[in-house]
Amino acid sequence: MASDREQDAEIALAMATSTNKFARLVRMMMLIKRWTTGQIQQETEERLDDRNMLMFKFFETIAGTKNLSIIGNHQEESMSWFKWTTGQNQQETEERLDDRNMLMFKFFETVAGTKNLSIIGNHQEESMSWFNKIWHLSINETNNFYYRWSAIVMLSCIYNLVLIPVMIFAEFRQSYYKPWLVANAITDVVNLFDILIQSKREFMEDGVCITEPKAMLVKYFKSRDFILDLLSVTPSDLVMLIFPNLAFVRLNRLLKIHRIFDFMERTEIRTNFPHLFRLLRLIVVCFVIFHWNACVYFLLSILYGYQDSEMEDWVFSYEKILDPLLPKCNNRLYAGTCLFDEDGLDAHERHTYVDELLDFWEPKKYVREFSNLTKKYSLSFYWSSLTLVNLGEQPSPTQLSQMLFEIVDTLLGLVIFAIIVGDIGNMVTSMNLARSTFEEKKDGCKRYMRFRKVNQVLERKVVEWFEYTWTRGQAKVDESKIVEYLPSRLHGQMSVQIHMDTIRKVRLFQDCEAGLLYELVLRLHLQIFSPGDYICRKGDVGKDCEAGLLYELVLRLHLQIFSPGDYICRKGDVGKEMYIIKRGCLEVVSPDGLKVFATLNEGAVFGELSILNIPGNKNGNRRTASIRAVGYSDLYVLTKDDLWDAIREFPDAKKSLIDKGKEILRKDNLLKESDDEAELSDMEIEGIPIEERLSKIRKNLYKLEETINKYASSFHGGNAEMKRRITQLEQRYKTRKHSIQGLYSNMNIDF
Ligand SMILES: Nc1ncnc2c1ncn2[C@@H]1O[C@@H]2COP(=O)(O)O[C@H]2[C@H]1O
Repeated sequence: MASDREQDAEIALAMATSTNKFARLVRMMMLIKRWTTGQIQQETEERLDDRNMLMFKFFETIAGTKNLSIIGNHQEESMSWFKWTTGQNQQETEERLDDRNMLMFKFFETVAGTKNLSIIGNHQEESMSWFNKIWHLSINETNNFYYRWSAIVMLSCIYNLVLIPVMIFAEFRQSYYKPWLVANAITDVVNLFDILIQSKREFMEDGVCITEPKAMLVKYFKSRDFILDLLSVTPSDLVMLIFPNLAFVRLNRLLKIHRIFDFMERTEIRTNFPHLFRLLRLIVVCFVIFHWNACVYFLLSILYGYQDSEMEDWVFSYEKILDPLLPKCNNRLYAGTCLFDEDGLDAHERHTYVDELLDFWEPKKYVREFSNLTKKYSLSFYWSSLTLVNLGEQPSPTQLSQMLFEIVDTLLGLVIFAIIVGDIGNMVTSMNLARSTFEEKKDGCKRYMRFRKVNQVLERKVVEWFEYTWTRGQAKVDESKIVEYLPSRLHGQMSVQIHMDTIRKVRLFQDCEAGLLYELVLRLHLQIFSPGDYICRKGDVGKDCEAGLLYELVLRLHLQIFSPGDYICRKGDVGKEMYIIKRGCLEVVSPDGLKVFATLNEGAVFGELSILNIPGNKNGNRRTASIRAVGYSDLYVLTKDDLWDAIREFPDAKKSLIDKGKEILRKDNLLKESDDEAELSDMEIEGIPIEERLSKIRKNLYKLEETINKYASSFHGGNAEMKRRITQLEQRYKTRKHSIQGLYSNMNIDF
């Protein structure tokens, strides 16, 4: 290695002293090549111990290459984009070796302990060429790169959309022709590059993301977008070499206008400020329409000649924009130095000294002149916007084409005006939708309370509850609606993230591990899976049932808010729900509410004892205590049915829950210990009383009976029909016996 380094130093020195640019370039390339290949070899050598190094050197000699290296995980990490190359290299390496060397190669593979051995030489450089990298590139349209690239394409489209018509203004053409050409070139490069990007876009086929280069290319080439993209980059500008002022030849660039809408759609989905975005979009769309209309107006003015036009003419006229006269004095309030002294003069009789006044101001004024381009564009834009929104009076058109243009503008204006008003109306409505829905509910509730003559204390309490839910943000979203429009799997993942922390704090569920939360037994209704999702995995059921149980429970939780002093449950009531405290403080109190036994805080669970149907519970399914809210309390509620629905599929978890419940009851001396516990019916443990189960079985029996009767009657009907048809056939056979027998006599069929 030392001699290599010396050679490198020599090359570097020669390069520095060389005056010949070409020689310097060639040497520099050599140096880079040596460095890169040398580095790979050095890394390989560093990764081998002495014994393996001996083998490595030995194999280098046999293989007849100096650039042997080991490509293992190390390289894979740094080359995640091109993982495929390692496999390919190995295959190619194997192809380049004869049998004897192959044996050594395999042997060395074993010694070196890597499967990804390959020979890296010029060959790899070839296979890793830029073409290959680009060829295997695939772009997912949902990622940030594509979104940012769409933004660049959108800017280029907007540039063309705005600048193409502006070229009718002669002053603009003269002043900005070169910058315009440069900007055009940049946008054209963007458009060209976009063709490449589009051809690398992944797409979905039968729900599978296709990343195969050829397929992506074919898909793009066959699409309508490709034709539009191709037409939009056609170098129509070349016409301008002959007619430099013919800027409209670039109109084909507008064929990419659909990319603006594409970007807007993506932004609308991504943005956190959709209303603001929609407002901005409306403004941009209006601006572009007004702008084009203004340019067409000025084009008509050119056609009809505007140089000598006057104030009353329909076309543009310089007279319509006057340059303002401004006073030169910096401080006009400072009487004596600047202001005309009107002391002792009657301001109502100014006409008597107006000449004197004009003489005074004549040397003290200057004209603020606007450029012709500014005048032309601003007046045209003003005319355009006033006409399109049907506001303000304009000079009447005098020519047929002017009238036609006005008519089209008026119609277009009506549509635009309606869209603007409608869009803004919608925006305002949806911005206030949450608030107005909330107000509607609150007002409805108030009306109901007044109608039912609810006392004022309770009314006040209800109103305060509404206010609390609004300030806490609870009323701004309708959580139950979210379940309706989200696929159940995504809703499940969201619920896990939102509620899992709380449910983990619950002592009753404390031993349940997280683990494979997302690998769950799926329910029997339509679900949409994302690419890479596992539908099920080997050993799912029973393997981690407690995690599954937590998931099932989390899905069933819903939030309720209680006001201060509210009783959540009272001793002796039949238990139908259990609660988990998300926020707030509650008290376990005596039935009269005077004695406080315990205080429950965030993460505490209560109400579980009466719904678990614990065998031996002295209170049965009755509440063992009363629970009262101290302040506003946010509680997750889990109904008895939901709990039992969830735990039915997890027998181990069910047993452990009941055992924990028993422990709690035992502590409070509320458990009747009994030896004949086994006698307790399984049905009761299942959470449904026997009577209820019996009635369910009876109902199912009725249903079964009905179904059997239906099938029996259809069977009898079918049977009779069959008999009828066989009889019919027999009769026909009897009448045509001879002809049938003659027909089949050749076939030796015995009738
Ligand atoms: N001493 C106590 N300390 C804390 N919580 C209690 C106490 N006694 C009863 N509870 C809870 O209060 C709930 C009342 O309804 P349950 O009997 O269903 O379940 C009860 C327990 O969860």
